[in-house]
Amino acid sequence: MAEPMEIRGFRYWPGLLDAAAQAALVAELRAVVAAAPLYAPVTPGGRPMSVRMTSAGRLGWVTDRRGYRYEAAHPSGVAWPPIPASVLALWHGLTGLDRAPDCCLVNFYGEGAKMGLHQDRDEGDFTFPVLSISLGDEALFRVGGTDRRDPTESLWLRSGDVLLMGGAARLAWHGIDRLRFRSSRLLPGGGRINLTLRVVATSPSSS
Ligand SMILES: O=C(O)CCC(=O)C(=O)O
Ligand SMILES: [Fe+2]
Repeated sequence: MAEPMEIRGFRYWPGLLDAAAQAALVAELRAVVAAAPLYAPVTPGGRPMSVRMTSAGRLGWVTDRRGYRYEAAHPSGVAWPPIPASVLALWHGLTGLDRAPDCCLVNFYGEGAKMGLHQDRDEGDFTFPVLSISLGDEALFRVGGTDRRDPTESLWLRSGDVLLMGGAARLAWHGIDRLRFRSSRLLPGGGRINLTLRVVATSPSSS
C-alpha cells in the first residue's frame, strides 16, 4: 500500500483509487442506493441539510428532529444493505484492523451542497478511526483541531482520495465548504459521493 501523506494528524492517500476502482465502487453504490434510497436529512434543529444521505452496514447514521444517532433501519423501515466487499477490503487494508466497520455512511453532494464544520462523535468509541473515501467532483475539505477554535486548513479532496481520521485527529473538526460542481466526469449528472466507515459499538456482537 502506498505511503500516506500526513495532514493535521490525518493520514491521506491522494488518488489511491484509480479510475477503474472508482467506477467499480460507483456501480456497487448504485446497488446500495437502489436498496436504501438517498434521502434529505434534517438537523435536530429542523434545518434541512444540503447533502442527501443513506448508509450501508449493520447500522446507519441518521438525523432528524429527534437527534443525531445510529439506527438499524433506513427511515423507510428497510434494513440497510451490506457494505460492499471492496469497501471493507480498503478498511481492513488501510486501518490494519480485524474489526469491521458497522456503518458506511454515504453522503451525496449535488450542486451547491456543503457540510458545516463538525466532529464525528456519535460512535461511542473514539479509539477506532473513521475512513473517508471521496468519489466524483472535487470538494474543499476544511480541517481544524479538536477544539472548535483551533485554526483550520483546507485541501481539495478529489475522486479516489482516501483519508483516515484516527488517533489524536479522530475528534478533529472538519467539514466541506464547497464543491467544484462537474469537475469530475465519474458521475454522469455531476456531484460528489463521500463514504465514511465507522465502528459504532464497542464489540461486534453488541447491538
Ligand atoms: O464529505 C466529506 O468529505 C466529509 C463527510 C463527513 O464529515 C461526515 O459525513 O461526517
Ligand atoms: Fe464528519
